[in-house]
Amino acid sequence: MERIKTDVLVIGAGSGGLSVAAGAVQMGASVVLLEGAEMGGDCLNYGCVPSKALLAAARAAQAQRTSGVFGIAPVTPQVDYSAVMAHVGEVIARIAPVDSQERFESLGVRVIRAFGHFISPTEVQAGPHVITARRVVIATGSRPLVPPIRGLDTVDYLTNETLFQPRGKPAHLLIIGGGPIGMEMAQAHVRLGCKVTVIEGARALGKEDPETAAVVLGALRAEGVEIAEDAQVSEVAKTETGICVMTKDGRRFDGSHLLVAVGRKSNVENLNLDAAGIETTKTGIRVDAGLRTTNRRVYAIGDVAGGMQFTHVAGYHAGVVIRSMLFGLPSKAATAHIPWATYTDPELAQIGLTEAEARDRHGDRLEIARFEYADNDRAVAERKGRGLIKVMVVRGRPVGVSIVGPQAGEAIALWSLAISSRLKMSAIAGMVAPYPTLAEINKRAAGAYFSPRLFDNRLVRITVGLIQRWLP
Ligand SMILES: Cc1cc2nc3c(=O)[nH]c(=O)nc-3n(C[C@H](O)[C@H](O)[C@H](O)COP(=O)(O)OP(=O)(O)OC[C@H]3O[C@@H](n4cnc5c(N)ncnc54)[C@H](O)[C@@H]3O)c2cc1C
Ligand SMILES: NC(=O)c1ccc[n+]([C@@H]2O[C@H](COP(=O)([O-])OP(=O)(O)OC[C@H]3O[C@@H](n4cnc5c(N)ncnc54)[C@H](O)[C@@H]3O)[C@@H](O)[C@H]2O)c1
Repeated sequence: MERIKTDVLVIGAGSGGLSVAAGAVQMGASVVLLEGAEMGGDCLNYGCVPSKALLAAARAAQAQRTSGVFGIAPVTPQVDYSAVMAHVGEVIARIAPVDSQERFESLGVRVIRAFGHFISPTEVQAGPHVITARRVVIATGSRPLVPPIRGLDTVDYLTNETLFQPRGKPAHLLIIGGGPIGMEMAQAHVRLGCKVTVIEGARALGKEDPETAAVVLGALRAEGVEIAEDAQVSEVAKTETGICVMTKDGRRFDGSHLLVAVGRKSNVENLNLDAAGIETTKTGIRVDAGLRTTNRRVYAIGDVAGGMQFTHVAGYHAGVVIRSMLFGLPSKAATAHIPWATYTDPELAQIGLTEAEARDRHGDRLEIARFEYADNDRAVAERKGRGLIKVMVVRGRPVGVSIVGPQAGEAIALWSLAISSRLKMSAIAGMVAPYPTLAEINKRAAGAYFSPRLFDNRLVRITVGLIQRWLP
């Protein structure tokens, strides 16, 4: 048994844990990092990176199918599914060194490849090591939620942890769950030549603004994805040709493969949290506004903290706890300026309040500025003039933005700055975006906010008329 003392112990080497370890060690703290499985966690190995690599391959296939509009004869793409999966593997391998044990050891972090669990409020055991730390950060992430659906354990179903492994092309992929995983993977697979059916218990993309989500759902249906809504799955069974899924209201869907994408479960079970006096909630570890758990020396960040589950949130949490742990400064995790994006085509992006949430909270004080991609010259030139931006404005300041359209995920970043810096719409209207860019939609939305004030305003017209009479 080896005893180790350290300033900071990080449990989990995913997006959140790696950011804490890299930041803390480079600022002079001694850091021990535990990882029981793959360095890089979900995002690198089974999440963001492989899913976006697969979507990129699918986009290349779709470009071949849809080139006719540019005067280039369209062709049916010849998809080699195992070669596509090899591309996904190469992308992971290309990024992996950044998250590797070697890199973190070269920074001065002591990396231990074992699962850790608490044995007291101040000690964690990992393999043959017992680590005592001044501060502990739990960053153990989440795993796919597998619901207790009758018959599910009798079929070979896929989750995000197995979907990206090499295999032959699914002839007909059934997907339970119409959230971001379900919809991104539905579009990737339909473009790669699979039949795809999404079976969603409520509304597909139900956490998003309904107007912008409808644009994505329309696009996916037009590409051939079958999306069944209000279709709560009650049973799954093996058939002669594959798998069938039955819903509570008696619908039946047959396919060759099944992906389960119905949400996430926080990784708390293997930590022996009781030994450290750390409480949990329904969604993860209980934390206060500064991400401290019920044990004052222990923080929880990223997916395991049970809030927004995104890589950039885990990274942001890392900054919040570093400030508190290393400098003893007050530090709180805000959410109003956190954007997210779903990388379908068109992309869907959101920050702050949706239209319905803003209406609930601000009533008649809410104004909405809109602009359509159909009026953005770059989108028209690229033949991608589908989508819109809606900015929810209260007293001249944005409180939420919904965007659906090409590169919506890129466009939303500006609004994080606007909201975190409490910028007014006048600041967005005053910036200059190069022409012709998709990013111009942000400025044009701000322009749409001011247009009625400037162009349909009697007082402005009278003032301009008077000034023009007096000017030499
Ligand atoms: C298919 C898919 C696509 C996604 N796409 C995006 C996207 O495009 N953009 C985005 O922002 N987010 C995306 N996400 C979400 C993103 O992957 C997560 O929010 C992010 O990985 C969370 O980081 P984390 O550090 O909290 O946890 P993780 O990355 O899950 O890391 C946790 C690590 O802790 C380890 N661990 C667990 N228990 C222990 C223990 N007791 N001891 C030691 N180690 C332990 C695990 O092995 C794991 O490596 C996607 C997720 C999925 C599933
Ligand atoms: N682009 C991104 O940033 C991105 C991409 C993928 C995943 N993620 C992260 O991963 C998380 C998990 O994604 P997800 O899509 O698995 O979860 P989700 O919770 O967002 O969506 C799951 C969907 O499954 C449905 N569902 C649940 N049980 C069902 C049943 N029995 N039958 C039919 N439908 C059922 C729900 O109604 C819901 O719409 C996301 O919330 C997000 O944080 C992010």
